[in-house]
Amino acid sequence: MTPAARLQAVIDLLTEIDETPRPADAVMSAYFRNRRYIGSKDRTAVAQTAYAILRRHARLGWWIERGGYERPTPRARVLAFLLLEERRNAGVVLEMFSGGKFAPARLTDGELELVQALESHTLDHPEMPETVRVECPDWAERPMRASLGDRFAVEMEKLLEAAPLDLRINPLKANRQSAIKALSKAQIFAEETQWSPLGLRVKGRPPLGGVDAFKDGLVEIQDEGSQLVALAVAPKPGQQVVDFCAGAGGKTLAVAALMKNKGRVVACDVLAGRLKRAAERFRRAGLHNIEPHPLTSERDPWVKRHKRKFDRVLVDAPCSGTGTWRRNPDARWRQLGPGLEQLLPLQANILDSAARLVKPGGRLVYATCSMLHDENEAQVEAFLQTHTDFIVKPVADVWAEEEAGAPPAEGPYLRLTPARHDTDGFFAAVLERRAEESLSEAGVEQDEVDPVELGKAIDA
Ligand SMILES: C[S@@+](CC[C@H](N)C(=O)[O-])C[C@H]1O[C@@H](n2cnc3c(N)ncnc32)[C@H](O)[C@@H]1O
Repeated sequence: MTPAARLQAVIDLLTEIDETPRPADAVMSAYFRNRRYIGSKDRTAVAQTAYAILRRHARLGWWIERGGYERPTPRARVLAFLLLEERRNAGVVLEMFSGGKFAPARLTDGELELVQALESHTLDHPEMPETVRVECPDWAERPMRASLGDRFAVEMEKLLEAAPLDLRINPLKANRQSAIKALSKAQIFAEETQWSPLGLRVKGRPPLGGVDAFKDGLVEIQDEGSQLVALAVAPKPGQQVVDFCAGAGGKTLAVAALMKNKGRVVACDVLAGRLKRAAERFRRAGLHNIEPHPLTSERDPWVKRHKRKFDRVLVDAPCSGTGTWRRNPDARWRQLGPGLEQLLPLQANILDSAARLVKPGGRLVYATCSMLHDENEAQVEAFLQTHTDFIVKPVADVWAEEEAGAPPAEGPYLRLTPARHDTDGFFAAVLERRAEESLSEAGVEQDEVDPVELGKAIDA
């Protein structure tokens, strides 16, 4: 592809992303799948430019508006990117927008004016508001500031970077050193992660699909933060575990592997299709102790039938995903899932229902990939108010029991942030159900107090 043809592909791709209510990475995969004639070098170049533009969405939009252009169309964003970020001069830009075969159409009068207005500027500008500079959408500013305090700018800046590529070794098939060796045979170089004892951080972003260590299930792609959430579950071989919001099974895999294939992990989710896809990953990893179980909702009758049956219940709740913005730069601008007003009650309902599955002495682990207090600490505090038979088990205690070294904990919770831990933003709280006999432990749950059962409980 010529440089101009690559630019046209970027414009087409950005247009599809704007018009398709699906995450940008899914749109990109489909775009390239439907255009197999685009070679791998061109594909990488086009995807990189498109991602670079998505990461600069607010700043490019601010300049486009300042340049007097009507709206931030894909073409206007590409023009602004070439001028402000790549520092191309107007002559080069005009040459690329030649209208020739495969090249972008010639510039309109309005676009020409925009080029003149933006030429010789850089992306940063002293008059640019902070929220634009750090790419914070309006809806997230208040909760992000409230949650991050004086770390707002530094965390938001870190969220603008591309995430590193992390792998989790499958302890059934490899240890970190043997996995590093296997990967290096495919010219993939990795080193041990700082916090997760199962993690490797890869140098660069090499494609892994064809690599034996990956195909043979020695390693799985998983952010170090996500690995730490699985470690916070601290499951033991032989235990009964539920992953209540298992989704594509990332944490289920880690939990099941920690159990050395012994015991049982029930992988639940309301999206049966996701669980089906996850089953393929479970097979590749050689894990036989996972049982997918689709739910109709968090109140599925299965929950009641299995109350107090499980040693560990992980709730990796649906959330704003603010901790994963490095990975999904478009997510902050495109509300593709439910908003906070729907997520907050849903998280509380899921937590409340999943808690019923936990046996006395067992643990409920509530986790999100959010950095917002309302979705994290506030949910846990509200839960503890109404579930007095649960207490917080400090993450430092869990790490000490697991001999996992120093935990990246702050207070009793796991609170990971990109700037401090170089992981995605994650939160996890470990809540233990009291083991001692009391009224509520004797078979009566707070949400279903029945006078007959209550009598039996008192007798018992
Ligand atoms: C953060 S994602 C889980 C990611 C997954 N644990 C992983 O590590 O790959 C949240 C999941 O919760 C699921 N979910 C949404 N509403 C739910 C509900 N009411 N009950 C159970 N799961 C639900 C979503 O379908 C989604 O897969």
